[in-house]
Amino acid sequence: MTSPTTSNDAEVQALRREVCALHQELVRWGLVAWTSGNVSARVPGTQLMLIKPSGVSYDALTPETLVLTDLHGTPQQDGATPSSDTGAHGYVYRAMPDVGGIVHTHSPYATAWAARSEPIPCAVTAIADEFGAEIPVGPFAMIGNDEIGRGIVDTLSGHPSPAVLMAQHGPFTIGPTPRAAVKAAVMCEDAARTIHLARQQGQVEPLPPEHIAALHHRYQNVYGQRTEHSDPTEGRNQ
Ligand SMILES: O=C(CO)[C@@H](O)[C@@H](O)COP(=O)(O)O
Repeated sequence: MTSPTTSNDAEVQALRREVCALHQELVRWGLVAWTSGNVSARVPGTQLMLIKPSGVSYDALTPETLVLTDLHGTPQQDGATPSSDTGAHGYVYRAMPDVGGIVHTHSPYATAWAARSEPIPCAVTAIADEFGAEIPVGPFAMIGNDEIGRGIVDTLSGHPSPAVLMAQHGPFTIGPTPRAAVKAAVMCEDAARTIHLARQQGQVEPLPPEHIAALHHRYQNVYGQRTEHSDPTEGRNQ
C-alpha cells in the first residue's frame, strides 16, 4: 500500500471505522470518564497513524473525525486537533515497529495502582495469560511531548506485558492491532480490580516464574480458536 495522502484511501477508511468503533469499547468496558481515553492505529505500510481528536466525546466521534497524522503527530489534513497523547503514540510507533495499535485510559483500578506507582503482581493465572509478568510501572512524565512515549518504550521493550502503568497518570497499552491494544486495556483494568479486591482480605503472592511462563505461552499460542476464521488478536497480544 502506498502512503495514503488523502483520507479516501479504502484501507484508511476501513481503519477509520475500526478505530472509531474501538473507542466505543472503552465506554462499554467502563475504562473512561468523559473523554479521558484514546485509541490509535498505525496505518500499515506507511509512516502515518489515525488517532482520536482531542476532547471529543465518544458519542460525537465518527470515522471521519479521527485525525490522520504522521508519526511525529503532524496532521495530514485540515481538521480537528489530534489527541493530547499523539506525541506519545507516535514515539511508540517509531520505536516499536511491531506495534499496530495503542490505547490510553484512566480506568479507575489501574489508575489507582498508577497513582501509587505500584506494579500489579502476577498473582493469578489471568495476569500470567495476558501479561506474562507483573504489569509494570513506567516513570512519571508530563503530557504533550516525547516523555510519555519514551517511558512506555523504555518500560515495555523486551517485556512481555502489553500494558504499562505510567506513574501518577494511568495505563497505556500496545498491541499488534488496535483491537489487541483495547483488549489489553480491558484485561489490565480487570487485573487491577481483582488484585485490589484480593488485597482487601490479605496478602497476595506472585505465581512461580515457571508457571507464569507456561500459562503465558499456552494463552498466547494455544488458547481460543486456531482456524482461519479465528480472531487474530484473541489470546495473542504481542
Ligand atoms: O491523560 C490525559 C490528560 O491528562 C489525556 O490523555 C486525556 O485527557 C485524553 O485527552 P485527549 O482527549 O485524547 O486529548
